[in-house]
Amino acid sequence: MKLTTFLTQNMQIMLIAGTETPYLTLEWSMSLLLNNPNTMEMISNEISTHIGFDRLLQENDLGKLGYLQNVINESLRLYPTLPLLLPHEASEDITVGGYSVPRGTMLMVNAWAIQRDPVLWDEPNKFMPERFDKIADQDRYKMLAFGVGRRGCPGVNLGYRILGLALGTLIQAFEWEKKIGIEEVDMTAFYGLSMAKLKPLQVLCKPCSNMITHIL
Ligand code: HEM
Repeated sequence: MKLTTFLTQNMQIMLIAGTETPYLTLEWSMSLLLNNPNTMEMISNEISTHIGFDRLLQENDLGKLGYLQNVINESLRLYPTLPLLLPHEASEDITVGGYSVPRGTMLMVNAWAIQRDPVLWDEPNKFMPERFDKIADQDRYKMLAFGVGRRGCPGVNLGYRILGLALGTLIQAFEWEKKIGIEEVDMTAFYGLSMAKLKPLQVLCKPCSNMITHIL
C-alpha cells in the first residue's frame, strides 16, 4: 500500500471513529446534568475552586477536576455510545464462560448490559457519579465504554481529554437550562451501531455572568 493511501485511510478512520462518539457522549452528559441540576452545580463549584473565571480551563487543568471526570465516566456507563462495541472475530477455538466459540465466530459484547448489570453495580440505573470515586483497578472490565485489550479504542486518552475540555468549558462559560415547559429531558435512546438520543437535546444557554466580567 502506498504511504499516502495508508495515511489518508488512517486519517479517515480517526475522523469517523473520533467525532461521533465524543459528540454523542457530550449530548448524553449534558442531558443527564440538566436532569440533575445539583450535579451541574457541583461541577461548576469544582471549576470555580480550581480554575476560577478569569481564563478558560485548559488541558493541564483536567487532573484537578475529579468530579467532572466522574460525571463523564458515569455518562459513559449509562449511555455507552457503542453499546455493542465493534464486532470481533475469534482468532482461535476458545471457551468463554463455559460456551465453546469456534475460530472465525463473530462475537458481539453487550457493554450496555454489562454496565447496567445489578450484579456488578449498585443501583445500576441511577445516575451516581460518586461511584467512580472508589472504583478499583480490578473492576475495570465492568466499564467497557472504550472496549478493552488489544482491539480496545486507541483514542481513549484523546477521547477523555476532548470530553473533559468540551464539557468543562461549556459549564464554565455558560449557564444552562432546560427548554421552557420541559420538566425532564427525554432520555430515550435510538439504537443503531452507535446509541444516540431519539430526540436531539434542545437547551437554553446564556454566557456565565462571572466569565463576562473577567473576559471582556
Ligand atoms: C468518547 C469518545 C470515544 C468513545 C466512547 C470510543 C469508543 C470506542 C469503542 C467502544 C470502540 C470499540 C472497541 C472494541 O470493540 O473493543 C472504539 C474503537 C475505535 N476507536 Fe474509539 N471512542 C472514542 C473516541 C475515539 C477517538 C478520539 C479516536 C481517534 C481519534 C477513536 C478511534 C477509534 C478507532 C480507530 C477504533 C477501532 C480500533 C480497532 O478496531 O482496533 N476513538 N472506540
